[in-house]
Parts: sequence; structure tokens; C-alpha cells
Amino acid sequence: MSTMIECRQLRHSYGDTPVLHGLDFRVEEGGIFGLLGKNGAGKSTAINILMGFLRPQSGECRVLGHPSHALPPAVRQDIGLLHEGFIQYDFMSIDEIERFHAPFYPRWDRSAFYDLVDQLNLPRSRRVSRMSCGQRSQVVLGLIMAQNPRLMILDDYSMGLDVGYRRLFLDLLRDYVRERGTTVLLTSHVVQELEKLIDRMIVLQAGRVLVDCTRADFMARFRQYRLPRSGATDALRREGPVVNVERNLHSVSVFGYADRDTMAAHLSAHGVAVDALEEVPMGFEDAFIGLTGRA
Ligand SMILES: Nc1ncnc2c1ncn2[C@@H]1O[C@H](COP(=O)(O)OP(=O)(O)OP(=O)(O)O)[C@@H](O)[C@H]1O
Repeated sequence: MSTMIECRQLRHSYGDTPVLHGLDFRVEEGGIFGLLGKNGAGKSTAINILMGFLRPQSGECRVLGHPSHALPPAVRQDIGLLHEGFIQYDFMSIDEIERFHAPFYPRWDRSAFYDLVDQLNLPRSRRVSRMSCGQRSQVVLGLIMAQNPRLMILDDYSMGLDVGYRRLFLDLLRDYVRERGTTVLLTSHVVQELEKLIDRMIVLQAGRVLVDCTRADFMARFRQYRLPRSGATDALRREGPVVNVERNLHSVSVFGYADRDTMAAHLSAHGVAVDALEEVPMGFEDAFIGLTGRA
């Protein structure tokens, strides 16, 4: 298994404002990796460095073994980039844009393009500039799939896609990755959709890696406990086993990796009555919000 992406001590600032504070993570070959985080966590900055649009101010970012800001053309052919759904040459029609891109990529697979794009039920003679935002996104995603790259970097793949087309794309992507062994790093703001999609997750918070593990491991270990709200629960802070506290009108949710006994002991030591402590099952979106906070 080879390393597809390696970031070591990546730092970046905009002016005097540091945004990435020494990011360390690796993406090994095969599977779908989610790069997650709240608004402003630093995902786009990291992706821009990975895509070679930004040069890291310090640290190292290697993609397919090469510095990301100096990828040789032959290596670029192995990387499929989705950057804000941007499509060049939108004066071309669907079939022209497919034929235009094909010669640049030695493993071009036009059937992968049409598997996705034909489902739009548009004539192949339709110009890209005359499509809706979501339809254009499908064309871009189709081009990336036809490229048959070893690595796909999909920044906010869901942009402009309605719920049905998102499902269509994700179903195709899952099968595609399984059949071809492609490695995918993606970001999305539609976190609940990632529950069935991503194998590993890297969660950024304020420019640092907060979590780097498999989704299954995170879901098995991360827990939510609920308690009636009181003066003692209002005083709870993020410390010890408490990763986050969210206060509602009458109840408090406490999040962390600790088992019930460990959490109860910590809460008791802080004056919280734990007789009504209950563990609340969570879906992926609940757990993500529990980890990173609502606001
Ligand atoms: N060009 C820029 N100049 C100055 N500050 C910037 C610039 N781009 C981003 N930032 C700041 O850097 C921080 C990280 O932004 P970034 O876009 O990387 O976050 P993000 O995780 O992608 O957020 P979002 O989910 O909202 O897209 C934010 O505080 C943002 O305001």
C-alpha cells in the first residue's frame, strides 16, 4: 500500500493570521477519506495546498510522492481535481467536452463519463454554458471519473447538486472506488451523507487535526450522555473526558470517548447528579456536531 498524500507540519497564514498550525496527516492508497471541519476550520486552505494552488509557508505536502506545488505533468494525469465545480471551456457541448479531454489522459474511460452524464437526460449536443449549476457539476464529476485517476480530490462535491443527483453520484462513486481501487479525499458540508461513504475521517478544528481515524472507530467510541440541566451542568467545561457540552433549555448533552462509569465519575466529582444520566445513540451528523460543537 503506498502513501497518496502526506502532510507534515503544514503551516499557513493569511497576512498575520495563522490558519494552519502544523497539520500532520497521511492518506494511504484505497478508500474514501473525508476531510471535515466546521466553517473556517482550514479545509479549503489545506485542499488548495494539496491541489498546488497555494504553496505552504512551511512544512511539507507531498502528493503521489511529489511536492504538491511542483507536480510533474505525468503525475497530474493521475489526479482528478474538483475545485468548486469549476469547468473550463463551457462553450463546448457534452460530447465535445468529452472528446476534448480524452487525449490528455492515457487511461480515459468515456463510459464512466456517460454513465453519469447520460442520467441528466440532456441531449449530448447541449452546451455546458446552457446547463444549470447542478448539471454542470455532474459534467465535471463525469470528466474526473473518465480520467480514471489514482487519486481524486473532490472539494465540496455536493455543490449545486440536488438530493437525487447527490445520491446518484455517491452510489456511482462508491462502486467506482471499489472496482478500481481509487483513493478519494473529499470535503462536504452535507455531513449526514458521509456516514455511508467515507472509510476514514480527518477532522480539522482551527487549523489543527482534531481526529484522524476510521469512521467506524469514531462511531464506536464517541458517545453522547444526556442529563437534566442544573447549575452544576452549566458549570461543566471541556476537560478530562468531556470533549464538548451542549446546553438545551432543560437538558445538557455531554460528549466524549469515555464509558458511562468514567463519565459519571467525572461528572459526580464536579457536583453533577448522575442518577438520570443516559447514553443517547447518535448518527454520524449528531456525532460530528457533538465533536466540533454547534457554534
Ligand atoms: N484569502 C484569504 N485571506 C484571508 N483569510 C482567509 C482567506 N481564505 C481563508 N481565510 C481565513 O482562513 C480561515 C480558514 O478558511 P478556509 O477557507 O480554509 O476554511 P474552510 O474549513 O474551508 O471553511 P468553509 O467550510 O467555510 O469553506 C478562515 O478563518 C478564513 O476566514
